[in-house]
Amino acid sequence: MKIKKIEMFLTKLELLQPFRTHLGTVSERESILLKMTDMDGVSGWGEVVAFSSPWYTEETIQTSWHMLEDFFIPSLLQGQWEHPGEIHNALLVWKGNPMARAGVEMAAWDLFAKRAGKSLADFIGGTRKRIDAGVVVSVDTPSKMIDAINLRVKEGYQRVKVKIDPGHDYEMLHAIRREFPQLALMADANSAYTLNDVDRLKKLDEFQLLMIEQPLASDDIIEHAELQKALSTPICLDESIVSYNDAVHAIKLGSCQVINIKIGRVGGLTNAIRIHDLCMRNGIPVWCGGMLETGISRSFNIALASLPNFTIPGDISSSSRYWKKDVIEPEVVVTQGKISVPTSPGIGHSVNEKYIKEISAKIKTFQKEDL
Ligand SMILES: O=C(O)CCC(=O)C1=CC=C[C@@H](O)[C@@H]1C(=O)O
Ligand SMILES: [Mg+2]
Repeated sequence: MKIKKIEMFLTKLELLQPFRTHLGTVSERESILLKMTDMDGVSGWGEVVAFSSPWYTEETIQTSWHMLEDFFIPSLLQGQWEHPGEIHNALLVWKGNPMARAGVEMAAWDLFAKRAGKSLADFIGGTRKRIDAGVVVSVDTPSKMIDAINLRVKEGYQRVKVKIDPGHDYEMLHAIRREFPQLALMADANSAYTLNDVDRLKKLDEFQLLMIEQPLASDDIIEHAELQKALSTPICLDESIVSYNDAVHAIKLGSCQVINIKIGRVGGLTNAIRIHDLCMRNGIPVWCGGMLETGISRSFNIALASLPNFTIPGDISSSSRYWKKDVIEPEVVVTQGKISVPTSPGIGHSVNEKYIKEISAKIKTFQKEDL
């Protein structure tokens, strides 16, 4: 397959509810959407999930645009490709920038699945026809938390994730457990704690959480292993796992009992599948994390979560949880706590290109003859 052109769209969408963590609040979501078209006119779509500022990882929308414009895209327009794994390998000549490289590698996966006439889920070996939907509840005051969780439970979500930090943990979780004693509940700390907080974190064991996500530093694997020995609550790693080798090391050291896989954070769908398979071989369950993304990346998350070792509901919620209007049609909907895995070719949704152009601050088209 030869690539005829790659188009990049720098889009901006207003989140229906601002997304709050102790690290900051996201209310306007910039994204880079990519459209890869082959010589036969078949197109695949991908999405860069980096944020506008480096609060979650070191990447930003700007660094991603630079890496794609100046390195990744020009090199891919030169090649002849027979599988998305080849696209993944070709980009290994450059270091880092996992979310930027994932964006264009995802477009290749969608394109190749469409060329094969297969849904993305089938193309990667998915086994589920429906996946369990989970949701993150992040509110600005604890008093709103109970009502916000009530709403999502009524909508059928099978797992609720809340954000914790040393100022908002025991009392908040105690209040939630009093209202929802049986709820499948987990907490994401986004590195808000240190090993000095072991006793504080041990107290949270009483709440029977599914897991505590990323309690310690975002680049740590060693201290999480020490903390896991002290807790009965499973530790889940998110930010610490940015590569296949990170997952190998975390499993070897016992740093976690669960891994949150995000296609962008680990550098693409090829790596996400490899980490899934590694975790399955080692008895480590995984779930698919979210990045406040548009329906393009969410449709990848749904396909990924159809793989057998995704046994825990992920941060995969309906389009309407985030957007007044999503960029895909039909939008992602949650029915009785589940999301149907699309069966039509590729990501299984059509992409509203007219709307994408309306919400784009910048658009650039790359074709071989222009290089
Ligand atoms: O996309 C969703 O619904 C959840 C997003 C989410 O929880 C996160 C996205 C990015 C950074 C974090 O705040 C958090 C996470 O750590 O998983
Ligand atoms: Mg997280």
